[in-house]
Amino acid sequence: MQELAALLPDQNIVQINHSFSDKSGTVRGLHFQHPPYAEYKLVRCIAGSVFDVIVDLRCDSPTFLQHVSYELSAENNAMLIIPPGCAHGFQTLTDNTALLYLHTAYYQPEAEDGIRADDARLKIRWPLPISCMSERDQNFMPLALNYPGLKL
Ligand SMILES: Cc1cn([C@H]2C[C@H](O)[C@@H](COP(=O)(O)OP(=O)(O)O[C@H]3O[C@@H](C)C(=O)[C@@H](O)[C@H]3O)O2)c(=O)[nH]c1=O
Repeated sequence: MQELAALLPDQNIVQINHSFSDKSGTVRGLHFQHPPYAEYKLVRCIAGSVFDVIVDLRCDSPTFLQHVSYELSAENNAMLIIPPGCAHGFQTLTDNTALLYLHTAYYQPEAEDGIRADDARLKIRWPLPISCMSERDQNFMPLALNYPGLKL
């Protein structure tokens, strides 16, 4: 627990979420909360496996609009820490996949937002054809050319 505290200075876990997807190829995201509700998220896959993506939306970051991806699985026990100001999404690589999230801010529907997982500017190479995406995720707008990013 002290190791975790060192990685999350002055933060408390206030919410735990559980997500389940029955179909392989499902994409969820890319989600984030606007300041002042920007949060750390700790993500772990507890059943099946996912291709997990973090996109940097921090306007003053040298990696603005770049992304990283990792495979998380129930076998590799990896856990990702997603920093405030970054969007998060994943694609399930197996049927019946479950993720566990620890959050440092409460869910705030009015602060919740997202960008399209297939936005051409992000150049994310999802490993599988997208088999399922929520209506909300399909309705996110592509990034504007002058997208300013998030100021934390
Ligand atoms: C995240 C969340 C959603 N909800 C509600 C809102 C909505 O009606 C329903 C489903 O929510 P969503 O459509 O956001 O579910 P989902 O698409 O699974 O959202 C998740 O996607 C991944 C990529 C993340 O990073 C998570 O933090 C979360 O945003 O649950 C809550 O009541 N509390 C919560 O904490």
